[in-house]
Amino acid sequence: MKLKFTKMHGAGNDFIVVDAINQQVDLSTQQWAALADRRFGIGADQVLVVQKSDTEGCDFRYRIFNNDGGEVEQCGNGARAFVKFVTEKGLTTQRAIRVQTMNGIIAPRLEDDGSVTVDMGAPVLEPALVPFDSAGLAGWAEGGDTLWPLSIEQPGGANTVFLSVVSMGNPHAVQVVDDVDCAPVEQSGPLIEHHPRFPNRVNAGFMQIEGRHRIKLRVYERGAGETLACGTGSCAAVVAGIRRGLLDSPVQVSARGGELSVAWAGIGAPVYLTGPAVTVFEGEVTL
Ligand SMILES: N[C@H](CCC[C@H](N)C(=O)O)C(=O)O
Repeated sequence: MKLKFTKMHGAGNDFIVVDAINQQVDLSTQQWAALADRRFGIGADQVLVVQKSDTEGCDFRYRIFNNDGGEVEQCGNGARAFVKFVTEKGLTTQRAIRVQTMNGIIAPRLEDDGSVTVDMGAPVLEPALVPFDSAGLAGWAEGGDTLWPLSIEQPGGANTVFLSVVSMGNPHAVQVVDDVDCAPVEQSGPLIEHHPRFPNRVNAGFMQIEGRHRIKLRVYERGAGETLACGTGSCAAVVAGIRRGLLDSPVQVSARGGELSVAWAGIGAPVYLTGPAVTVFEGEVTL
């Protein structure tokens, strides 16, 4: 079986994008992981599968599979690549579209300068809905946010990190660090991702505050490891920083792979994510 794909990225977070409208696509978790494998496959952080929507008022549906093959609820950088893909492939002539995802509907819009702005929906801050098991933890409010102390067992012994827990449809645990370049992302990231208090695992964000409108961010992503940028992670970090009284909207997010911009008007309001989407090459793979 041959499968046509397009390789894309959003600020270095890279994707294999597959048109499942004009070709028959029905792969197993193992097959998605094999395509995303950096050595034995094409290589990508996530695979995005574009389908027709069966939901009233939606133009498309898209499914998101992490590098480990697991299907997930949301992908901010992927939503931008998705819009560029359906536009370049002539699958739509609209510049604003409504897209059904595993976690609800998002509304991305292609801007005149080629960037894409996505209405990512409103964040969820209730721990149980992230989901995060806060039972027995003595969290405390800082500003409008609750910080949760979590003990992380590391080779040198246990240490406690202080996390904001936010869902953008997918789960995020964000901590403030003095210097992202020195933060123990590779060591602590997987320990947070797999911590038993996150029943669906979690994306671990490390945020350095550079000013009221600017952060540097690294994210150890669930199912993918550290990526060069994380769209939903950027949204979660900005929401956490605003709730803690450390940031004011809009916020420029400097990731290792490029710049994103996040705006949020507060509880109940949607988070808007803006950034680049780049097509790298077209390909065909034999399965
Ligand atoms: N690893 C994430 C999915 C991809 C999110 C990220 N690539 C983004 O741009 O939001 C998760 O398991 O929830």
